[in-house]
Formats: sequence, structure tokens, C-alpha cells
Amino acid sequence: MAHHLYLVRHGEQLDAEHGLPDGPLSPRGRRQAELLAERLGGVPFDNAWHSPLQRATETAQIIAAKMPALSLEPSPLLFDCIPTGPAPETPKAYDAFFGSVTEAEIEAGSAQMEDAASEFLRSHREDRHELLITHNFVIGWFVREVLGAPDWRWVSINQVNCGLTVLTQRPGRPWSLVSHNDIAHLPPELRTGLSEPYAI
Ligand SMILES: O=C(O)[C@@H](CO)OP(=O)(O)O
Repeated sequence: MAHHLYLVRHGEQLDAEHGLPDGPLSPRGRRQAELLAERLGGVPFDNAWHSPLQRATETAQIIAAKMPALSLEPSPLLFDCIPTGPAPETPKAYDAFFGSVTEAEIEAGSAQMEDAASEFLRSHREDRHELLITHNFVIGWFVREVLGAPDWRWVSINQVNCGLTVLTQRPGRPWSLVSHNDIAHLPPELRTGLSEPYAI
């Protein structure tokens, strides 16, 4: 018996480089979602949830179009957010980043992620496969949470668009990180969303 969470960052947003808060997927983003759907084709999902933002919703809809039986719902617990603030030991390299976010954003993000942990990391008594289509920081926070890393550590746990991260829990055991940011389904030209070239 095992509970599997498949965490996916949405596909590339159109004009993301212009810093728009949200928007439709780019043609590359749509292709990333199609390839991910093919990759996930054999998984017997029980549920799928997505962030209500447009880039995540469209990604979810492309995946669902290839999986007619998939039950898909928006969840505000998967909105893009700032999951926590910095700690005294947070490397100075992140000062500028954390300096650009407000206390209110941190408070809202922390509350959201606490609720997300209660909802999505709870134990189940049967086999489950659940798909979460969400955002870079949210996925980094889930990985940090299951590994018991320091609260601020999500800040440098990053994923490409439509990269696949899998967490699994078996009864009586802690969560395992099965894969992180798996990009085998994406050719090099579709590995987008990180600030540095990512052609591994
Ligand atoms: O702005 C980003 O880098 C991330 C933060 O989570 O958002 P998104 O995954 O929506 O691109």
C-alpha cells in the first residue's frame, strides 16, 4: 500500500519574461504539457488538483484532455505563494529576493502551505495516486517539508516547467522523495523556467 503524490510545475507561460503575474501558456508550454501527459499516461490517478492561476489551469486541462477519466479540481492551496520568510542562517545570496517580498505575503503563504500539508500529506489507508499541478515555490516547499529541511530551504529547490517530482509514503514510514524535477520526457529545447541553461 502506498500514497503517491506527483507534483508538476505548470507549462511555460506566454511572455513570462515580461514579468506578468499570470497568463496563457506559450506554444512551448502547451507542448510541455502534452509530453507530460504522455509520460503520465499509465498512472491510475485517483484525483488531480491544480492551482487556479491560468498557466496551471491550462496545463491541467491539456493533461486531462489525454486522460478522460481524470477527476480535476482547482485548489487554492496550490496557488503560487511565498511559503516562508528567511531565517538567520539563510545565505546572504537570498537577501535581495526576500527583501522584495512583504510580511503579508509571507504570512499568507505560510498559512497556505500549512493547510496544504494537512490536505495533501495526510496518511491514507489505501493505494492512492494524486496529481498536483502547481508552482515552483510550492513544489520546492513540499520537497523541503518531506525531507525535514530548514523552513527557508525551498528557495533553492527549483523545477523546470512540466518537470515531474514524485513523493511516496508507505504506512508507518516517512515520505520518500522518489524523483525530483525529472525531465526525461522533455527534449532540451523544452527545459524552460530556470534562470540558467538546463540541458542535462
Ligand atoms: O515565479 C516563479 O519562479 C515561480 C514561483 O513559484 O512561479 P511559477 O512556477 O508560477 O513560474
